[in-house]
Amino acid sequence: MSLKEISRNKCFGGHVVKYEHHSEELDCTMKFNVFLPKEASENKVPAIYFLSGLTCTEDNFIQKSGAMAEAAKFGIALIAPDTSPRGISIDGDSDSWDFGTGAGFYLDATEPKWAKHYRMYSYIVKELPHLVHEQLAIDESRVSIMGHSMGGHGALTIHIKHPTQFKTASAFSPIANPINCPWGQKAFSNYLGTDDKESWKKYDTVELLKTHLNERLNILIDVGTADGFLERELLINKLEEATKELGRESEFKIRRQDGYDHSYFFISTFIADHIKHHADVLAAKSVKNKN
Ligand SMILES: N[C@@H](CCC(=O)N[C@@H](CSC=O)C(=O)NCC(=O)O)C(=O)O
Repeated sequence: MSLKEISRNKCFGGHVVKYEHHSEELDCTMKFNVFLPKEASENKVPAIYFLSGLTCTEDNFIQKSGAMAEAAKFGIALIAPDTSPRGISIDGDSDSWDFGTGAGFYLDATEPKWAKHYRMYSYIVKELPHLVHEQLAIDESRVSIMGHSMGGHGALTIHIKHPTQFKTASAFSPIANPINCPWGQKAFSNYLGTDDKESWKKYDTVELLKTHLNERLNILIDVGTADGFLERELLINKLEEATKELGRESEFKIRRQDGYDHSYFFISTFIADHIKHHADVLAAKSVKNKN
């Protein structure tokens, strides 16, 4: 399946390109944005996938995070997918902002009503990398993943399950223990059903830490102390407790940033630290960027 370019803007010496394609996994037309640094015109470059949060499209991160300035310094590509299947209509998919459209939760639904289209896990882990790495100048041996909120949950769970494919992860304000918070319970009960709640655990960072013990992780997490979702939805304290109980504290750098909220103002403040974290792991050296 070929990618159709629908817009291109020069940015920090490279380009932000929006692509459209048919997704076999999601059975619909999808869009995503890529920042290709100028180095990509000559060589394959390392890349960071960014998974966005509830209500987002492929545009929020690219337009609001300020990440391209930082990625350009290291010659790193950024890949920003959408957050759910689009252009389809399923009864109940638009009733609330935290479920359905814009809220795919990076899982493969098993409930028949949702299972045909809501396969964001397979889309992010398999289909999108296959398309992107085949058709763009991306070095697939140097790829990592980051995300925000629902996308932070996606980035952490996908990295823990695929540490070889995605070499590291970082997250802003991730939903760390979705099986125990209202957003996660609403999504998982609808997409995965309530008969087998054990199946929910394969999409829960706290639970995955208990079962995926072989890989030593190196994950950066930032969360704002003034984040209105911190106590009820993100449950970062549950993640901290689990890392302590499992003796895995050293695998996580969890920073509570004083007075910051859940917004992209917070993300843009600390994005440079996150890009640096990924650049270190992906061995992307700082380059002089003459725009
Ligand atoms: N509409 C909601 C707020 C929704 C919201 O805050 N979405 C966040 C992600 S939340 C977790 O996944 C977001 O990134 N929004 C996009 C943006 O550009 O800010 C409400 O009314 O509270």
